[in-house]
Amino acid sequence: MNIILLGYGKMGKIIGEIAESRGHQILLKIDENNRELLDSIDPKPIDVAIEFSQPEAAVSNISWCLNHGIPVVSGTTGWLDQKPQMDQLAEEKQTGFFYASNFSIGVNVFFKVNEYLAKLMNEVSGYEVSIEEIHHTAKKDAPSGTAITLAEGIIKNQQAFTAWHLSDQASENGQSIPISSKRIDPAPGTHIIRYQSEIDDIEISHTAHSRQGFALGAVLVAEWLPGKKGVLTMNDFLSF
Ligand SMILES: NC(=O)C1=CN([C@@H]2O[C@H](COP(=O)(O)OP(=O)(O)OC[C@H]3O[C@@H](n4cnc5c(N)ncnc54)[C@H](OP(=O)(O)O)[C@@H]3O)[C@@H](O)[C@H]2O)C=CC1
Ligand SMILES: O=C(O)C1=N[C@H](C(=O)O)C[C@H](O)C1
Repeated sequence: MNIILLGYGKMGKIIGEIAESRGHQILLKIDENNRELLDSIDPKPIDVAIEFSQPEAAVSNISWCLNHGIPVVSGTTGWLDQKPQMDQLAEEKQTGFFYASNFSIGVNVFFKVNEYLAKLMNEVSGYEVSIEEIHHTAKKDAPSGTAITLAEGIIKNQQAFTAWHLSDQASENGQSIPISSKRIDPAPGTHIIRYQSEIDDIEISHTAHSRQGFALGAVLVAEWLPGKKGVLTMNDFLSF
């Protein structure tokens, strides 16, 4: 396949290496300094774009792809308030748009475990839930996109919650899950869910040892996406 990389930082570089090792060609690597190349490139040979840039760049990168009919896999976090517009554009253009807050297969198993635990904990009282995420100090957004997905998984399965908030900020109501964000190098990404009571604590966690799992997941999705139309998610891609 012919791939373009929108964002060529820590993630873009590993994604490029994995894609080439699987026999794909990287036609273009776009970072903040060479964005003007998008104005002159011929979109026809491009099979798929993989977008891991930064919160302020995601919408223009994804729009460029969808407006040129190029399927796009996006892992950039911190811009989700504008996702409905991108979903609408993907439907209008009948072009595949795949966003995931985390492309690691292990994290997607963890998402399911989180939802199952939340369902069980909905039936018992006396526990306080909280989420902790730990990432490297270069991370621009907080909380992590993965922590937001975990909070949404709890909200979906527990009547007591309607929202989440950063634990160092005031919560607007008592129905909100606190998320604490820690920045410690070189943490690639750790997420912990805690249910704490006076009697005992229940804790589940996922710890990434490197960025390899995120990058491989994004390449696997990029191999799967071409030919599909509209908005797709990990639930469409995974068989569990
Ligand atoms: N969904 C997932 O599984 C994962 C998501 N992420 C997310 O992916 C994103 C990227 O992470 P990471 O690679 O670590 O970050 P980096 O900061 O290492 O890389 C970001 C890259 O984006 C480039 N960039 C900045 N502006 C633009 C633009 N307008 N168009 C194209 N590229 C641009 C930067 O260019 P320059 O170098 O010139 O500044 C840099 O190459 C983050 O939002 C992160 O949260 C990360 C890991 C996993
Ligand atoms: O910025 C990162 O590094 C990561 N970002 C994603 C997120 O915000 O959840 C995924 C992963 O945890 C690494």
